[in-house]
Amino acid sequence: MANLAADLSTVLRIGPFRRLWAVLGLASFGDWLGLFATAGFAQSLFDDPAAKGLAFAGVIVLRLAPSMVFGFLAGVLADRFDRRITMSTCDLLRFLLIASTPTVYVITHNVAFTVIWLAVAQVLIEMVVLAWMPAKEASIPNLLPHSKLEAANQLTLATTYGIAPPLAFGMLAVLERGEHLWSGLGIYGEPMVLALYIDALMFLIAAVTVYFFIPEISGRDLKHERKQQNMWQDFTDGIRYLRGHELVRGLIIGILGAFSGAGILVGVGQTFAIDLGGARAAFNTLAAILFIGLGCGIVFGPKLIGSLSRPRWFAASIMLASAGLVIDAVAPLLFVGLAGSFVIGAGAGMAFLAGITLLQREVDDDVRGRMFSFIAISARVVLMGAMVVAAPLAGWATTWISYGYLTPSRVLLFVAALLVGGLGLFAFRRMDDKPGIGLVRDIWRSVTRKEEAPTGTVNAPGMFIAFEGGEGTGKTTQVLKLTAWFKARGHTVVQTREPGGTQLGSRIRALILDAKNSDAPSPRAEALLYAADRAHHAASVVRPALADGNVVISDRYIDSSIAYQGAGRGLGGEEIAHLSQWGTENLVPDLTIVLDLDPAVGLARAKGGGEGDRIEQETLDFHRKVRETFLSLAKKRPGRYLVVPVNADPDTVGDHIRDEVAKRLNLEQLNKRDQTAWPDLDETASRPRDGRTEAMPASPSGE
Ligand SMILES: Nc1ncnc2c1ncn2[C@@H]1O[C@H](COP(=O)(O)OP(=O)(O)OP(=O)(O)O)[C@@H](O)[C@H]1O
Ligand SMILES: Cc1cn([C@H]2C[C@H](O)[C@@H](COP(=O)(O)O)O2)c(=O)[nH]c1=O
Repeated sequence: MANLAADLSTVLRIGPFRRLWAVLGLASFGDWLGLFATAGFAQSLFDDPAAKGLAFAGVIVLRLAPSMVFGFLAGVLADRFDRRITMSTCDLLRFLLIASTPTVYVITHNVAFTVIWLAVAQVLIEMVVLAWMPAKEASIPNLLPHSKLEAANQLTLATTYGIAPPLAFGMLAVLERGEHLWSGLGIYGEPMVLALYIDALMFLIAAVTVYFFIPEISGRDLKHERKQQNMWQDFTDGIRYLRGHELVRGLIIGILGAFSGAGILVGVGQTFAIDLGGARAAFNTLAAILFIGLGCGIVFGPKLIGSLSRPRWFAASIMLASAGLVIDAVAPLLFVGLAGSFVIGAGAGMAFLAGITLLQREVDDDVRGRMFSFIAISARVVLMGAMVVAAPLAGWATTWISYGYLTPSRVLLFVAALLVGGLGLFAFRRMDDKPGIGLVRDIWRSVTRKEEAPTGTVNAPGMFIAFEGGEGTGKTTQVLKLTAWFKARGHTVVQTREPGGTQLGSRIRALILDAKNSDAPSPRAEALLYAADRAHHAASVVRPALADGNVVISDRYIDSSIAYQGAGRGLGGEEIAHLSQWGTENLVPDLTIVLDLDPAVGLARAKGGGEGDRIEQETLDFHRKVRETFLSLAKKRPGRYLVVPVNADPDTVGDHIRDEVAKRLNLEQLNKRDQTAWPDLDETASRPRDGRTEAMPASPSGE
């Protein structure tokens, strides 16, 4: 929680983002208030209950239609203009359109005319929103460092789906309950009329703020930013990408599954509230709890699931939403129904956040805007579509079919649970990045912060230990000591290192570290070279050794890249981690031992009076960031890390490491050389494997 608070306060300290976030808050509040106030206003124009129901559904259908027709194209359109002008113009248009609806009624008092204008205005508003949304999504990355995007996502999603809807419901409730207080305003004081004027005002404020106070949104050079191709080609490019990318398809189907479940719940909410013995107030509470759950899922989800892989988190969240629907379907009492709604909201919120984060990582930059536009629009379509189908169906069936406890809304909720659960399973099958490891067990270990199940070793009898730390902290010294200890216990040990644990890796090492290389790699090239070394090392040395039941001890692994390239070079820890996770197919050590020492002392030891290699020549500040990153990685997963302060001689440090290793790892499960059941182990271990050798130089200088 402290990390989240720190990340949020960092992003909110960035002025332009803070102002944009305030605008998004106003716009989201206005969106929700507008939707329900317009639907309420349309209903208030009629007395007949059937006409009221149709008016509600009609408003939603009218807001849905343009998305279906123009949705995907709007992403292309919004990419072509100055985003600040697009956003402020759209907000100004929304102000005019929303304010016009009650004004027409106030001036004409003609219901037929008002209904026609309301219908036209709904379509126009939705078209405006379609252009506004991708412009907003595309602006956010330009206002923030990329490493802060996830925190920014949490903040904007929590605001849009967790905070704005309950506030809008609350505002409507206050306006309705306090009707007598504003009755002095005459027709302007009617709750829905007043709500629409307040809503319009939100968009006027948003338009002024974006235009005058966030000029940074305009900060891009359109000429250089886009490929020179026509809009139709942009559009077909987006479709082609979508069709050819299985993971993105899995993600989209999962996200839409979660939204369809939420839509059905809101749609049947009114009749379901009556089934539970409540009425309109109970419906409002169910809906508010659903959105509160959504907000909680987005805000607290990452903390709750810890290290669970994002694809697994995504699929599991959808299945959680499905479980919430089952709870609602069988709920005997209102409070059980409320609990079910909270679970649905939390599942949908976590799925949404995990899905967006995965999309940001997986979708290529040049089509990302169109993908987001497509998802945002289809989520709206599915959410509103499910509401529109479920609401009249539940109402209609209730008047004709009644089997006591088994009401139509319960049956519909059950159908929704099956649909959402099925789609969650579909997404899981497509995206699972840890085949062979039980999902429930994996979730349990992550949630309880038990030692993470490492993908690479879980089906292998071996054990993988990585040493990490800054320069000269004594890693090589301790690798040798631990290797000797394991060998003395009768285990077969593969001692290796990064970079340079293979023949190919030795060449990569020379390319990267040579301080005299006049053509030194750029930061991104450097990150890719380390990742390439690691991918080859994992596939050709570590995995086979683990599969043979050996102990693998590596001098550096993934954390070095996160610390040196992610933090030191400022390339962003997440992207760097993802690169290596992909390269190693998520091979995670059983234990990472971090040796911690003041970088000034370590550098002096490593250089030993010489100039040091290219990375050792970096500034002290660079090496301080590296040290901090190792410590913070260890702090996040105490079960899988051992931090050892290097404040004693090598033997004392070695004894401490040995004791901790014996305590933390189940060494009894390991094979021993003298076990006749594994007759080939010795031979396998001593066979030279792609350049990996136990006679690795004791220190880089031995290269
Ligand atoms: N606990 C210790 N106290 C003092 N000196 C140490 C200690 N451990 C190692 N050394 C010395 O520090 C120097 C660097 O040690 P070593 O090569 O093991 O570190 P390293 O972390 O592998 O270095 P590099 O980051 O360059 O790979 C060596 O001269 C070694 O003898
Ligand atoms: C694996 C890895 C290493 N580095 C850096 C860290 C060191 O400066 C050298 C490796 O040499 P060592 O002294 O033998 O440990 O490379 C890095 O920047 N990123 C990495 O992923």
